[in-house]
Amino acid sequence: MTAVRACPRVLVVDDEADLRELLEITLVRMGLDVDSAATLAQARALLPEHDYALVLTDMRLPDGLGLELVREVVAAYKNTPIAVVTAFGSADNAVVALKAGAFDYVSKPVVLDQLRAMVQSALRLNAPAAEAPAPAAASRLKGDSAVIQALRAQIARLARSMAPIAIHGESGSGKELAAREIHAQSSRAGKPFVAVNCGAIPEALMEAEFFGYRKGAFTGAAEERDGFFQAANGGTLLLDEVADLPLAMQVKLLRAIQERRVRKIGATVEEPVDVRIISATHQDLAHCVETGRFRQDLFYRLNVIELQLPPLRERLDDLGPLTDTILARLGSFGQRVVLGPQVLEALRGYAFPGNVRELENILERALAFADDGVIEVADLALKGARPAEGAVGAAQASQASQASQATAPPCAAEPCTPPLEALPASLPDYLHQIERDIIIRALAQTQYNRTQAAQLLGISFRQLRYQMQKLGIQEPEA
Ligand SMILES: Nc1ncnc2c1ncn2[C@@H]1O[C@H](COP(=O)(O)OP(=O)(O)OP(=O)(O)O)[C@@H](O)[C@H]1O
Repeated sequence: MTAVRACPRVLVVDDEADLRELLEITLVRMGLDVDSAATLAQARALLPEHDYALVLTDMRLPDGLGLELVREVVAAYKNTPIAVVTAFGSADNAVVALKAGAFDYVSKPVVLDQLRAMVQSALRLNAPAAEAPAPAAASRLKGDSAVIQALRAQIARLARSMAPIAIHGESGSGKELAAREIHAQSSRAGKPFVAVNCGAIPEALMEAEFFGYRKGAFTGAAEERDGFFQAANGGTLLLDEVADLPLAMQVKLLRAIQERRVRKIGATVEEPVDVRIISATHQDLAHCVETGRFRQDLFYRLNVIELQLPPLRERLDDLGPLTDTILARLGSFGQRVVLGPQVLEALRGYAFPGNVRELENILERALAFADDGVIEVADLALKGARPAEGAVGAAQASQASQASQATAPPCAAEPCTPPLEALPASLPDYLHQIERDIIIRALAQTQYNRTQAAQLLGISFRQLRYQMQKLGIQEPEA
């Protein structure tokens, strides 16, 4: 005898008979069982009776607000996603419902394609193992700090909903990784994750890049092409550096996000898209709104749920797990990679303006200089570091700073750091010049004994040789 598997069951809550009927018919045609309620009271009576795969509720009901039902279902039926139907032009209601934990929303008049896409996403949440996302592997977001632990828990919760998420944090702090983690833990894991750096697309190409174009839509459009929205369909679209979007594009994006439809350049019809939006920025987006650089309506739309990634210097407890992860990766090519004593202490004294990405770079570069895979404090070459007390490099660093204050010695290449009253035209060039200046002073002070100069500067001999080569420093002719 074949076991009959029950169809997933959906509860529709709406007092408008016509709309309720349209929803019911659509859901039944999708192969679902449907129960209907016209009031909150009826819905409350039905909820304990079945294990609903989805509750779909109107926002205004004769005996109360759909929002109340959202709160009740979120609190009492953790495995039942609830979505809301919002009236046209009341996008704010959708945002409020999403903040309260609603899984998703559809706007009236209901576009059936959107409804079906939303229902399918909801069904995937509690799908049997074969269709469900792989059991949550260990999070790739490493760290022991309370804030990262809380973030991991938040991500696990948020992954179930469709609510737009805005991730804030300095460059290199892990915003994209967090977005990928949300996607990986969601029912969309098997679908594309598309990350777009909004600051890197020329303004003239933006619309084509986001929405695609039809063949012949403009000179050079030799073939029809999908945009980011179509590429991410069914999955997640990360709008990275979202503050860099030009205002004209912000209007178009807002429309696409609200209506979940896009129109290719040159097309006459719009196409539905089912995309979860995550945005990220290192800028203060609220301030951008105040100064008129960012539209308030889009800000409001994107910031339904906010996640904050604090800078690495404010969560030093993460250094251990992060260095372990990075060293494991570096060592995965068969090379021995270990940290010398006091390296972690030295790292704790560093400010990491480039956050985790900088930590990765520091360790990677240090490994190139390390003897036999053992990274020592001197290999780290922490710029402007304040090594922690007792760290090996401390004495050398203080010597180095004394050396840098010494009067400029006669030298083949005269130091020529520009005065600081004028801002440098190029920061990297200016910093190179300072680095060059300091190395030349240390060399001069040690009569070009490179071993001693390296000690004075708190870096390894090989690092000094590398820097001299890079900065074009040569020994003066005898
Ligand atoms: N908590 C973490 N655990 C493991 N790796 C991390 C963590 N945070 C960041 N990383 C790594 O650091 C690097 C930078 O992270 P990511 O690209 O996510 O930063 P970002 O904030 O998006 O940077 P940007 O603003 O410059 O785009 C990546 O290689 C990422 O894998």
